[in-house]
Amino acid sequence: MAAEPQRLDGKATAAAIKSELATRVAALAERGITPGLGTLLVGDDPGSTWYVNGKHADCAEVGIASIREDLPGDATQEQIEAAVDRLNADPACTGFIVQLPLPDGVDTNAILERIDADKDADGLHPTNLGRLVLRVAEDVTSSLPCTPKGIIELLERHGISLRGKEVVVIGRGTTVGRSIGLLLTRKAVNATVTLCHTGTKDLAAHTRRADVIVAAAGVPGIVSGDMVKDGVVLVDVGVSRVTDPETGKSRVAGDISADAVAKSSWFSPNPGGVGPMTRAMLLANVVESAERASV
Ligand SMILES: Nc1nc2c(c(=O)[nH]1)N[C@@H](CN(C=O)c1ccc(C(=O)N[C@@H](CCC(=O)O)C(=O)O)cc1)CN2
Repeated sequence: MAAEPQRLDGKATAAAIKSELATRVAALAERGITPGLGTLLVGDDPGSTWYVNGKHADCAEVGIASIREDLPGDATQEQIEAAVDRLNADPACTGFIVQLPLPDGVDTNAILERIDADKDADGLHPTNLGRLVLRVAEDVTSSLPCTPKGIIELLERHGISLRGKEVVVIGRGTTVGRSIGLLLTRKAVNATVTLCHTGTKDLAAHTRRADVIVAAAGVPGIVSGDMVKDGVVLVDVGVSRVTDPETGKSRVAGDISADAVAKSSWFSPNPGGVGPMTRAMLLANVVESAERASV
């Protein structure tokens, strides 16, 4: 009989990482260095507001200063670009993020490209993504995208090696799907990656071969039990808001169904898996870049 699926506990792992980071921030403080994270939020979407508030609470917890730029939902492209320029110029802000998604009609790529690549705490600036493309074997000394970095850290801290594994990624968004393959195929990790998306013809044919599935499609239950092999490792990144038919309350639903989890060896729950790791990796990026700048 197969062993019980084990939980990849993102909450506990993120808490351990935050405590390690607090020690490193204290060491920087002794040398007179205070890392500062800036956030730029446009509009009042409740999810994005919650994420940004969480980033500031995390900073306070580990001793990182934080700077906030909040703009109304009808802010123009020029006003958003001016806010990016302010964060680029602010010496107290050593790294910053633009909370995504931006409102419809905003040229997101132009905003991301305007960030000073050295202050890009999200690792989503084209220069930093380009460094990942170019440096397969060498160390990458710029910020890495937070969710992919958090997924790898979550697996490694649970003793799961990705070396030689078949990883199937579902979803091609900027923050996870398109960038995670760049991290997983680096020589230090050495996984084999298949990127699936809404244009993939036979998703199950890919997922059935996978040792690890990273589901970031935002489609509740897109990965079901008949689509996975026994012992698979499941990482659920999908975030959809659904109304629970029993309670009538809104809750987060992931991409992976319970019958798939039942066949897994390890699974990251959603919520409580990758989300807290994303938050912890943002702090790690800010601390690492302050440490790099201080030598
Ligand atoms: N500039 C960025 N924008 C966005 C990113 C990003 O990394 N950079 N990722 C997501 C949002 N996000 C952080 O910004 C994020 C998402 C989820 C969580 C989280 O901890 N989720 C909880 C559940 C929360 C709930 O109940 O709603 C969990 O998984 O346990 C943190 C951060 C898109 N935008």
